[in-house]
Amino acid sequence: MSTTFQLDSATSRANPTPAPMRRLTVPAIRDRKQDGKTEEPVVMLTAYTARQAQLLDPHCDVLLVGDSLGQVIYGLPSTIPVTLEMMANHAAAVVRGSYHSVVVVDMPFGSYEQSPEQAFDSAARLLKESGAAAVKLEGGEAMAETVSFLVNRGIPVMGHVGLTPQAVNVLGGYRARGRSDAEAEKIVADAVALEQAGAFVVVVEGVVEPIAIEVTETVSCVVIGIGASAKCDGQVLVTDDMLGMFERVPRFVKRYADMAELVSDTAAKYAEEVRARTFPGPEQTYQPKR
Ligand SMILES: Nc1nc(=O)c2c([nH]1)NC[C@@H]1CN(c3ccc(C(=O)N[C@@H](CCC(=O)O)C(=O)O)cc3)CN21
Ligand SMILES: CC(C)C(=O)C(=O)O
Repeated sequence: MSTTFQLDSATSRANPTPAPMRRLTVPAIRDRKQDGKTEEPVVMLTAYTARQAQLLDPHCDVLLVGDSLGQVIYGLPSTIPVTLEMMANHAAAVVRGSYHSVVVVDMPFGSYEQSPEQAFDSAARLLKESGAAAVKLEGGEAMAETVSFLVNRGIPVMGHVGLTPQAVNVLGGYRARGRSDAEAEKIVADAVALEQAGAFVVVVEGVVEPIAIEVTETVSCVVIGIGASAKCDGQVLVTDDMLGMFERVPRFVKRYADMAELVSDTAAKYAEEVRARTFPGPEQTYQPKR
């Protein structure tokens, strides 16, 4: 049997990928920043389902299976109740639906904070059950030891500082961060700690622009912004927010489409036709052979 094909773990060993291709890798993302500069910004979007992944994959470098799925898919009030099982299942769907982007999966609240060992167990389970290439976790200095523990044992880690939604109960809401000098210094120190611990990307969320720029210029690894600055090394948004699926979104979201209106208008047309008995029509109806 040829060993030149990349075998997809989700398919049979006798069924190699038809067109030999290679998914982007974590080192390829890391290498996008050279000597403190990123020529081509890193494009990241969230994905939670296989079909969503199929549609986004050709346009992205990284697909993030974010724990925002708690709010977006499950209607939960925050990301706090999200479980490892939910993350593993959605990440597996996203891996099945993509072949180009690096798939990164969020570690949910409570699955990694206790100890590096707990984090390794959780991260290993996520990668084993999904085929994703890396994990993301929230926190800076407090998580540095955990980040290096994971990286040294073969698990690439994306960090996340600034507005960290899993800390909503400590922060008291989802307000932008870095307005006071102390807060600003802490955000930079957190990003530096993650970089030194070996994180390949740091996500900076919901911070005043000068701090986002300072972080981007200070750390050598790729800095991906959300509610941060166009000067970051890359950007991420929650796909459903960008598509206009939600009526209330953070100020940092740009709605590139109005999918909510499209879905609602389409459901209205369907409902009208059902009530008028004009759907199904002849083309959607089976007739016996005669
Ligand atoms: N759909 C969605 N999009 C997100 O960006 C997102 C999630 N869900 N879930 C997890 C976290 C939570 N995030 C949020 C949620 C709300 C605001 C927000 O409404 N911010 C207000 C200010 C809030 C305040 O002043 O208290 C804003 O106007 O931007 C920001 C980030 C970001 N993440
Ligand atoms: C918004 C991004 C960065 C995220 O963490 C999520 O989707 O959960």
